[in-house]
Amino acid sequence: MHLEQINSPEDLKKLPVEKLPDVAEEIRQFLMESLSVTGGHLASNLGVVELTLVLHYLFDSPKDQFIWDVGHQAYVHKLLTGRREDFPTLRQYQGLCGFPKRNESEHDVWETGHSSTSLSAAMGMAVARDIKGENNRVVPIIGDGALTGGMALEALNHIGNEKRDITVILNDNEMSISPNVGALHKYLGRLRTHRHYHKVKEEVEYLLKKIPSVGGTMAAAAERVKDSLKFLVVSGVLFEKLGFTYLGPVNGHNLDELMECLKQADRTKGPVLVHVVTVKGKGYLPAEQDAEGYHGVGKNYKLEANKGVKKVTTDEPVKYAKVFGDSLIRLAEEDKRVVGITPAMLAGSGMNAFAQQFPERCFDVGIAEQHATTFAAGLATQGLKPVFAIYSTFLQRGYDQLIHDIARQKLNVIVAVDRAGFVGADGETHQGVYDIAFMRCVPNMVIMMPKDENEFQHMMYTAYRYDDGPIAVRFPRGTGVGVEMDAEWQQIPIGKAEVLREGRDVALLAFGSMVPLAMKAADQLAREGIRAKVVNARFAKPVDTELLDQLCEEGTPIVTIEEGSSIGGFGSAVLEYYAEQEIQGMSVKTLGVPDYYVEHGDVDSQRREVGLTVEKIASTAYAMVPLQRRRA
Ligand SMILES: Cc1ncc(C[n+]2csc(CCOP(=O)(O)OP(=O)(O)O)c2C)c(N)n1
Ligand SMILES: CC(=O)[C@@H](O)[C@H](O)COP(=O)(O)O
Ligand SMILES: [Mg+2]
Repeated sequence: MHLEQINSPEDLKKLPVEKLPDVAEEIRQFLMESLSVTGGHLASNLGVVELTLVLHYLFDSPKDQFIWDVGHQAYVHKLLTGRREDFPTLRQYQGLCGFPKRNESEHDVWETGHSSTSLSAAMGMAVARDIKGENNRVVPIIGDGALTGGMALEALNHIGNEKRDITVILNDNEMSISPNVGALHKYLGRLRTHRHYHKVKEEVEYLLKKIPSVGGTMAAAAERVKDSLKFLVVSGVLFEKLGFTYLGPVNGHNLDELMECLKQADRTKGPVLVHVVTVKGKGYLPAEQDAEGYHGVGKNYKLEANKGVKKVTTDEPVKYAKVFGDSLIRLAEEDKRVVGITPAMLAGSGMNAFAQQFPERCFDVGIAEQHATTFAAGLATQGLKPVFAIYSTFLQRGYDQLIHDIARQKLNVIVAVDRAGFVGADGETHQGVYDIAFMRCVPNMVIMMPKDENEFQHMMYTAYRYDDGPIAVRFPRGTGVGVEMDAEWQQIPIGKAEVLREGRDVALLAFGSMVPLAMKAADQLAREGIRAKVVNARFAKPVDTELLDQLCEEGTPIVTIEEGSSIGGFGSAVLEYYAEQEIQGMSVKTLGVPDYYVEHGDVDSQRREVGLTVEKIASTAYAMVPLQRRRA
């Protein structure tokens, strides 16, 4: 077992190169066994085993800087840089991060999680290197999916123009999470399928040069033919016109070819783009055949002896993403104006069935959130009803477009904000905890969140019926609470909260996913003689001012609870309202996510860490009840 002896790239380099295939096999087996317990991004990592081995074998991390785009495919890098023994804690609370993490290792020179940042960061590092007069390599590794991100294209434009030494590795496996999309993807496909062109080219040159005397001239002529052919059809002309030397396509699972190509890249001055062709899920047939399904595997996968992981389904409550997808289908069946948009999260957003049923009204635009946001705006100007499905964390990428294009023009776009709140194992780069704050300050926005999966479908319908500008319905990752789903849709009055339980001693105003916790806290308070009113807030904008006025008249202290940033969130809206009304003495406590990044782990641990627990809600409320109201 070589892998057990490898605790650093130096250990790897001590191995004879002919041992690398064995190490690759050991790594694959390790990944499948370890991830069948912890879960994680299996297919992407199986696809970069040879690539990562060759990078660490040839180059000198951390002096040479590897920048992993998205970073979900950096497990092999972590295995080779001293973290093998931490893998049982992968993506768990206070365990190994599922993405590069600078405080984990000096080999993690750049933190990722969101796509398409590697090239910009690489350019920053290369310019800094040159200004400091250093000579290390800068090597961003970007996937074909990530390359569709606008930032990546902005960086290519800058890098190609500046001509600094950067070796861009394009890991092209034809997949994003779903099959990759777009014109760039098709272009790469042409390059991939003409791989034999490069073989023919080398053979022709070799043969011509063997012909005595005339051969040299003919080889030069052939060179010109080769260049025109290459230029015309199959070379990386797009990248070359942007100022890169294009090398490849090279088989990303052939260690010798990879070695040769990367050595050639290393000898080449200026920006180089190495087009590496890989198979997502390589080495485990089910993942090769269903790379989308095995992009991310959960803890509930069981390792089948020698066959890797197998899906095990459980009878959990319905997933919010499923309710979203079903609601989208139902709306589309009723109204031809309804179209669905996703920036590369078709499966995650529960839209596969919708895409099957309405292929002409379903748009996966690739990892292109800025474009997706304004694309939705364009559709709305023409009277269509765009349903824009986007994870809370990825909406951060389309923020200017949300303000400038959708809200400012008061366009009827339904913004379905998925993964709102803590997301668990993906951790700090993916927490959906800022959207309440960053949307609330945008004029014309309406923001709502359901207390459960049944109210979610009613909010989808409410959003569809709303036609006075953009409306956001946010919903959590994972499953609902297991309530019955109504057969008929109901329209919810905009800005109207729902009183779930009466009480005059204290009011718990819970937003969305926090309602079940508030109900349990009220039970706990009742056992202590405190009668707590529980309110399903439903709206963070506009807030239910009638209810706030009533609570003020009653003199009932308020605890607001939200799984989002306390700064600028729903609780802030309540405080702002009372401040604007110049109401003195109103007692309000806000419970939410504090002003720091909550790392990876399970959602319960993350909630516990920040005090979003039944106990904390109850104790906070208890302390606010005036002594005379506390019963013995
Ligand atoms: C800004 C942003 N949008 C969406 C995602 C979700 N996401 C994670 S990995 C991925 C696909 C990446 O495809 P590629 O770069 O080709 O990597 P591969 O998994 O194929 O190795 C997507 C869409 C993200 N991490 N960041
Ligand atoms: C790496 C990445 O950004 C995606 O794979 C993300 O982890 C998907 O999140 P969900 O598992 O919540 O769909
Ligand atoms: Mg890919």
